[in-house]
Order: sequence, then structure tokens, then C-alpha cells
Amino acid sequence: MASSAPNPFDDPAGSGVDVSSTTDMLTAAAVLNVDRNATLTLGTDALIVLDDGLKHRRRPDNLCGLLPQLSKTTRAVPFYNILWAELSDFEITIKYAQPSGKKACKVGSIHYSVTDKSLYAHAKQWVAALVNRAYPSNTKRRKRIKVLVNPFGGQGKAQQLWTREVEPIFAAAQCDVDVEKTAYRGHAKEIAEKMDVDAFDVVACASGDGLPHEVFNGLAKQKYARKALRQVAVTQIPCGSGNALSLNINGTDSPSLAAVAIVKGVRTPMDLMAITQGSERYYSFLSQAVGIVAESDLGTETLRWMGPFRFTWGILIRIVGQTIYPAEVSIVLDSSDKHAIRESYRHAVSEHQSALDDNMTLSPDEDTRATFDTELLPGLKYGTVADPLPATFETADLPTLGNFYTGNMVWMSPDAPFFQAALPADGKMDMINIDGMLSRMTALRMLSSVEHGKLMAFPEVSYRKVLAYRISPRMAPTPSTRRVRAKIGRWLGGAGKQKQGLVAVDGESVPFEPFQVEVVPSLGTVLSKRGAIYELDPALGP
Ligand SMILES: Nc1ncnc2c1ncn2[C@@H]1O[C@H](COP(=O)(O)OP(=O)(O)OP(=O)(O)O)[C@@H](O)[C@H]1O
Repeated sequence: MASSAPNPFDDPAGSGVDVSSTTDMLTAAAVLNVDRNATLTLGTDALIVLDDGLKHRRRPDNLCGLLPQLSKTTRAVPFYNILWAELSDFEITIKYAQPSGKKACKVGSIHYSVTDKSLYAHAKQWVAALVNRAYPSNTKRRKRIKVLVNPFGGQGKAQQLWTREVEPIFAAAQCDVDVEKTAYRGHAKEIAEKMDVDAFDVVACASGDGLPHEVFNGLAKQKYARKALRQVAVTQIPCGSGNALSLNINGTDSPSLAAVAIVKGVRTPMDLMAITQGSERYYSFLSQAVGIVAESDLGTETLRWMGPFRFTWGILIRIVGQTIYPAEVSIVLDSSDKHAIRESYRHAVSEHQSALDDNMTLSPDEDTRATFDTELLPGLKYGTVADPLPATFETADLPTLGNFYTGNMVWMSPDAPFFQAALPADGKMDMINIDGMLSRMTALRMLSSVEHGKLMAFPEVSYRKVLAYRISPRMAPTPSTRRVRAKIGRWLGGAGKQKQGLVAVDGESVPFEPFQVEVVPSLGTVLSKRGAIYELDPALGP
């Protein structure tokens, strides 16, 4: 899992925490006496249920319920897991996310009656206090969610994952949900372009990263695009193969865990990257790749039978063949000093953490970004790819470039924290360049180091923060002496019939032509677990 945060499903009662001493310190208002001689207590981070009856509860899967379950008399449910609570006719119902297996959860339910009728007012206040703990002020409760399901996403399982794993969690959390299936390529973009942005808080894409890309671009087509992109948070119910968006903001690629992260998600501004290519203008939220990553992603379609291994195989073959992807690259540089980039990332993370500890960032769930004179899209600061290159760009010709990769998020796929120093809204893009002529041994060591967060440490890896760039890719000439070898390499790598080079934007193929990109600070909005930083274990950080 991407997240370093403590497992929200850890049971404090089972992890050595002295629950009784904690509860002793709590005020009477935090405790509610209910039937079966039980008490419900609002602890520091969790709801604590003290119930002798829990010890004797029988489980249906336990010899037809004949044997008593050997459980404790205390149960703790972290507030993060509480989806909703209500009091109706002296009956209290609490719905929560209950772990089911290593990487999933399902809706659990707790029921008690308030037998002492004089406690009604107190019970009402107690339930309201529980919901307040479950949804801190920076988290909108009962979100209005437009769900888009790509029926072909994730080997056709998106619909099933939505219905089985996610819908019950949204329902338990009292979300207001409107579901629509996408019927064709580009449909999600049309839906986002036409949607009433005042009627929804969130668009949740049950898909890979293709649908979120379309939704950002559809919102950007609205008349008041800046408002649309600010008001509607885009998120992902991970149903594809990469699921980068969910890994970064929900810290998981499990649909049910992502559902809880969405229900509890905090609105988070995020930079978008404006791209011009030919006469096209659109936005990228994730990455642009030319070279080995693009080729291994898009150029291995004929190897789909290999499953996810086709990416690794594609990369290995190209490393062994020392494949190069020449290009002219011009950039507006912010920093190329890895040490400074690391320090500034760590500073941002620790500032954010201490603000969270002091509850400073728990401002109400409302947009704190400056409102602009116009709600229209901002103009391009550096012009388009068709314009003469502004003087602020520095140009280099890279005849032996191997990998050109630019992104705005840490995770590009599970186990691939490529852009370790990426932050959602630092107003900068992270750019990685690797020469294609480096030794095969070094390239292989790099490949195996990506998942351990060690890529940036290689002196051969250029890691920069940039504000804008233009790239003009070209095909590498193949010397006549190597034609046969190159052909075999292309065939083995899945690109036997490929005549052109490949460019990937957010994992989708775009023309092999020059394009220009500039960062647009905080133009988009996502829902994230912690706000202002992506989910990354510090051990994998820069
Ligand atoms: N009903 C549909 N028929 C055909 N294409 C569709 C349909 N709905 C969506 N699409 C297109 O499918 C493309 C891929 O979608 P998405 O990324 O959601 O899934 P995926 O390809 O399974 O994910 P991954 O890339 O992670 O494997 C998008 O560009 C989208 O426009």
C-alpha cells in the first residue's frame, strides 16, 4: 500500500492500548449507557464499545453458532472507519467500515437501544458528537457524488467492483449518488462538460486513469471552467491496471478502501499541466512520457497476454537493446539541485504534518483558494508549441535520451513511486531524464530500485522541478550494421509493427509530434486522505 499512515483498521483494543485508562479520563458526556449493560465511549481516536455480551456472542460460522466466540469485551472502531451513526426511537445504529481480508473492507453495523428514556437528549448529543468525530470539519459529510463507471475498465470488472465493493459503503455513509455508465470513448468528457457543477461535490471514476483524464478535460470545457474545476473534486474508484490517481490520493488501489477514503476525503487543490500539440490544447493530471516508459506502456499491446508483466518485459528488452529516443528539449527550470528538491519536499511534508497535529489545517470544507476576477480558464503563460520559443526556455539537444518522463504525482502504478518529490500543488512539475547509453547493469539496477524509492539517488538520473517545457521527439537512426538486431529487439519488445515513436500523456497515446507543457498551479481539485501531500511511506520518499 502507498500510505505510510497508521492502518485505520488497527484495533487499539487489540494493540496494547490501555482502553480503560483512556476512558476513565473522558468526561461523562463522552459515555453513553445502552442496553445489555454496555457502554459506548468516544475515545481519543476511536469509538470504544464495552460490552460483556461480546464475549458470549456466537458466530454463525462457528459450528452453527454453538461455540461461544472467544472475543474481548471491548471493541474499538477508529473514527476514520465510522461511516454514519443515527438515533431513531431510542435505537442507535452505527455503520462502519470493517476490515475483510488484507486489502478490503465491508460495511459493519452496531446496534444498541437506549433503555433509560431520560437519556434521550444525551443520546442525541452523543450521536451528533460521534458523527462530528467521524467527519472532522475539513471533511464534507454526505457528499454528492457523480459516479462514472467504465464498463470496460479493469478487464471489464468495474461494474461488478462498483456494485459489490463500493456502492454499499457510499450508501452506508449517506452519500447522495448518481451513477452513469460510459458508453464510448470521450463520453466521460462530455458528461463532465455538461454536468451541473452546483449539484455535485465529486466525480468518482470507477475506471483506470483514462476517465479522470477525460473528466478534468470535460470540466475544463465548461463555460466557467475555473469554477467547475475548483468546485468539483475528481477522484478514482480504482478499477484499471495502473490506478495512479487512487494510489496517490487514496493511498490504495483497493476499491473498498478507496471508497472509505473518498467518503472521508478532503478537498485538495492540485496543479494541472496545460498541453499544446498541433492545434490541440488540453490538460494532463498525471504524466507525459517519451522513450522507454511510453514505449513499454503503449508499445507492448501485442504482449497483453503477459498481463502486467508486459511493462517490465518491455522495459527489460529495451534496456538490453540500449534503445534511444532522441529529442530536443527546452525547459523553464525551477531547480535541478536534487539536494534542494529533497529538502524542500521534506520541509513541505513536515510543515503539513505539524499543521495537522495542531489541527491548523482543519478549516471547514470550503475552498480557500483565491477567487479570481474571472471564472474562465487562465491563459497560457508561455504560449503554444506553435509560437516562437520564449527566451526563458533553455534548450538542449539530447541525441541519446533514453527516458523522458514528467509528472505531477508520486505513483505512476503500484510499486512505481517514480516522482518521489512530487507535491499536489507546489506549482511545479517533476521531470526525470535518463540517458539511453548508460550501462545495462546500471539500467537494470535502476529498474529494480524504482519500487524501493531509490531511483532519484542514482547520479545518472536527472531529477528536476520545472515550470514549462517543449519537447520535439524524433526517431533514432538505426545503423545498417544493427538493423537485424534492432528488428529482433522490436519484435521481442512487442513493437514489431511499430513504425513511429510513441508519446504517452496520462497513459494514453498522442501523436509523435512536438508538444509544449506548462504547469497551471492549483487549477484542479481532488479528494485526498491528508490534503496537500500524496500518500507515500517516508521510507520511499526522496
Ligand atoms: N463504453 C466504452 N467503450 C469504449 N471505450 C470506453 C468506454 N467507456 C470508456 N472508454 C474509454 O476507455 C479508455 C480507458 O479507460 P480507463 O483508463 O478507465 O480503463 P483501463 O484502460 O481499463 O485502465 P488502465 O489504463 O489502467 O488499464 C478511456 O479513454 C475511455 O474513454
